[in-house]
Amino acid sequence: MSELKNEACEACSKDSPLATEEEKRSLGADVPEWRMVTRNGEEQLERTFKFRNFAQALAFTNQVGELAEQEDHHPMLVTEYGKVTVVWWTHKIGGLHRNDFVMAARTDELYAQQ
Ligand SMILES: C[C@H](O)[C@H](O)[C@H]1CNC2=NC(N)=NC(=O)C2=N1
Repeated sequence: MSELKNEACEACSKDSPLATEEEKRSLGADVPEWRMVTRNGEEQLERTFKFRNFAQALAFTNQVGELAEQEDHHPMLVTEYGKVTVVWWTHKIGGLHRNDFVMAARTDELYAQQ
């Protein structure tokens, strides 16, 4: 099984399928720190990362932003003193795609390198 953190986003369109229940269970196991939430009827992956201060939180925010630009797949980012909340979902299909689990794993990898 390939490791999610080593994967890139695959091209997806508005016709791409949402992750199935089995995929969410299996892929979710690879990113156990993330919780699945539903907002406006759309399933999302969310995790809050902790830092010593705002400067570190902002630096991490920018790292995630650069990753998002590289992959053309963008999160919601809430940056506060000492923490950053990252939320991944696929806007064009209104829910979770494999790409969101890949990006969650890639986000974990960025945090592990702090
Ligand atoms: C035109 C551009 O490629 C698309 O709008 C991309 C941009 N980033 C995106 N990010 C996310 N999370 N979901 C999308 O559907 C999406 N679509």
